[in-house]
Amino acid sequence: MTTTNRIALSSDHAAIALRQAIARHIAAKGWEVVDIGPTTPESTHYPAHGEAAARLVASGDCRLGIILCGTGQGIMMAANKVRGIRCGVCCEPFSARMIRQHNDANMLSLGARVVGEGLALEIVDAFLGAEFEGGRHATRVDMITALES
Ligand SMILES: O=C(CO)[C@H](O)[C@H](O)COP(=O)(O)O
Repeated sequence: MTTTNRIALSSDHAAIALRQAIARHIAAKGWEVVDIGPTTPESTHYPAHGEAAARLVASGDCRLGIILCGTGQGIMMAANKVRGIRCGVCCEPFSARMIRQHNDANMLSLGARVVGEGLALEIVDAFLGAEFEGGRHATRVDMITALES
């Protein structure tokens, strides 16, 4: 199984429509989308959804992950508790590009009550279009990883 093209998606109830729009958008660009829901609008708990997507990324089943809740903050906090996950909330494309280039982020978090669909898709494109630069940044990312032990 190759993880090169697989991307995990999850959200809570606050972000279902935006998550589904992102799923369509990135699938059209050739990503294999592993959308683990939810699909129904009942109120749910973002830590469980953040953890589920994070485990897919941490295990290597997916290369990257995109998670969403109302603000993007709570689900990001949950995902970052999973060993090996580096997830940032982004509200604009510059930060989304930089968390890949400098921080080797493997997950992006978005707030569906913060950004509209058009901006969200630009943020996603910036995140997916960037690569880790390594070099001095690798030293710093290694220091983040060391905090896990
Ligand atoms: O943004 C979030 C967490 O950071 C959640 O989506 C938000 O707290 C859910 O709120 P509610 O239960 O009122 O819909």
